[in-house]
Amino acid sequence: MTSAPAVEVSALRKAYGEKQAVDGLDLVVARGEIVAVLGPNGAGKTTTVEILEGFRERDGGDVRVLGEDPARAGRAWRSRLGVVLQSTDDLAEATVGELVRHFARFYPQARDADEVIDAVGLREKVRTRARQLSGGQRRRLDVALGIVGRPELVFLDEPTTGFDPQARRDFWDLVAGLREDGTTILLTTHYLEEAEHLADRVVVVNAGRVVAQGAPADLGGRTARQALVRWTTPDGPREERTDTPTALVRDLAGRYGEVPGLQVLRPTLEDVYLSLIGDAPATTPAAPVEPVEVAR
Ligand SMILES: Nc1ncnc2c1ncn2[C@@H]1O[C@H](COP(=O)(O)OP(=O)(O)OP(=O)(O)O)[C@@H](O)[C@H]1O
Repeated sequence: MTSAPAVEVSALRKAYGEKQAVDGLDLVVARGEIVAVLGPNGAGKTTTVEILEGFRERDGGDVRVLGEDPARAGRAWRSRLGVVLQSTDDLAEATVGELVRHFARFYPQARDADEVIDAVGLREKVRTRARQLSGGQRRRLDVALGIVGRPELVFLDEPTTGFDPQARRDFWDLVAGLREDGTTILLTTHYLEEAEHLADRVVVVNAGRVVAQGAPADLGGRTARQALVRWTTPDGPREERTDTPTALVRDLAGRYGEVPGLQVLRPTLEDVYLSLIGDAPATTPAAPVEPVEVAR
């Protein structure tokens, strides 16, 4: 096992006709890391992932995935990857059990097919044909097929689209299990909560390039940004932006005892994300992080 990154991308470019879908994208994913790629529709996420998977040719830039150039890598390389595409409709006549067992046979160190079926919550559907599954169940089957080969690196393109909330939680548990096994995961998602829950690092892509990246809590300097402290006085609501909310709260508590209407607010990941992709101002914290206990 090498300590070289699982994925190294520099200055990646890809155009479809006039449309520059990927426009100088740089990305490194360390071994064992879980990275979530966020970005609006059309940002270039799927194109990038497909290039990394070796399914799409690039126009320019350097790409290394598990040490090889996907444009030239062969079968042995592919067997070390787990790929979950946005949707697959082939093999719809086969049952869940048949498909997972069939895919497992391609890999030298495949996971146990039944364990994988259990892990994605499809035990009761093992004899159901793929075409008879609901959208969310179909997606779970895609995930099962992506991980059954015990890949070193898994690409998950919008893995939980169409999942109900419980299925999404179950999927998160599944990813936690993959993390325990040391699997490197690169996923794209439109669910900020998912990125926040799963990812060691979030990479925000807009117009074909990376516009920000960092741990979910630090993205865009979120932790460094000022908190907004709000409280109510007999003269009406008050608010103050501060780098030291604890000191301000202590001061307020000294003055008022129990501080009426006290809130300490910081920008959420969603606020930061929207500001990065240009849909909202970055400076308005929107939601309380945690209730603040005031010392008496
Ligand atoms: N096969 C194609 N032919 C022509 N244009 C394409 C093709 N695939 C993608 N595009 C265009 O390239 C841009 C990037 O698309 P891509 O699918 O990579 O974005 P994305 O970030 O994955 O979007 P989404 O969140 O909607 O999945 C878009 O403008 C899209 O319309």
